[in-house]
Amino acid sequence: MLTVRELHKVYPGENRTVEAVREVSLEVADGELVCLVGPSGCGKTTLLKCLSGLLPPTGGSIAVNGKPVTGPPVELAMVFQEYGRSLFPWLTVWENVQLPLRQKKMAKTERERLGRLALSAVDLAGDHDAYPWQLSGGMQQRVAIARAVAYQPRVLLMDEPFAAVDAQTRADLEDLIRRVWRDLGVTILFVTHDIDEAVYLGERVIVLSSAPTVVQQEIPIDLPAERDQLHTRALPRFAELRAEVYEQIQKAKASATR
Ligand SMILES: Nc1ncnc2c1ncn2[C@@H]1O[C@H](COP(=O)(O)OP(=O)(O)OP(=O)(O)O)[C@@H](O)[C@H]1O
Repeated sequence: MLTVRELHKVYPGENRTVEAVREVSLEVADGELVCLVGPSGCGKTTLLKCLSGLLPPTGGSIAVNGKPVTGPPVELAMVFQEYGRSLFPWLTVWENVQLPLRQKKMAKTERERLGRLALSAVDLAGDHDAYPWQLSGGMQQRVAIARAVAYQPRVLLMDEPFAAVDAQTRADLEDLIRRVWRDLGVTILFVTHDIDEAVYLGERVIVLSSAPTVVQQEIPIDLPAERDQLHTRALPRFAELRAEVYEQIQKAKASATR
């Protein structure tokens, strides 16, 4: 579903040229949930922006569902960390969720059906008429997730979507993502700083090296498909996988400082 081949990205500048991504190749299969981790500043956001067609690569190629990416692909939705800036404050929850569906020129009845389904999936069925600024941070992020889900993307890119919410809300949102992923069969690429989160959520974890980035290691997550915060995190295998990812990130940091 997602194919990245030898992606290279340089930010040119008059006084500062940054080679953010040296050479990244990766694949995400249809219906897979893959987490991407790496040291701070290693180019995770740059990679997602190239995948979503928001930023042109300097070299290499990207394809979504077999089609080369030259602009934002229609089958893709993105959820950002900064929910406060991604929702329109002058639109209600309902209108925020409806907007991309209108742009897709979807019939009104279908739009409304998908909007209702998505908002009840994130437990916001009773908040249609609220404005984003009347909601808590976790609720706003759930609106952003509902908006992305209602759009029925084949691929969901998530860039540290839970970094700005409290730990309890974060755990709830993690479970929400696993549920949405399993119910809808959507392909998810999820960027996070949090090693535990990557292991808990992913079917596979890709560890990136420090900038200029390459893929340092891919770790399959062989935990049971049914996961829950209490039991999964207490499994000995969870601790082993966590240690493996941690070790790889330490290696990535060490190679950057050498
Ligand atoms: N618009 C830009 N212009 C110039 N350089 C940039 C730009 N955006 C990012 N960079 C540089 O590219 C490198 C990778 O940045 P990026 O934001 O992709 O990393 P990241 O892994 O997402 O970081 P973090 O984990 O801290 O969120 C950094 O050195 C950054 O300074």
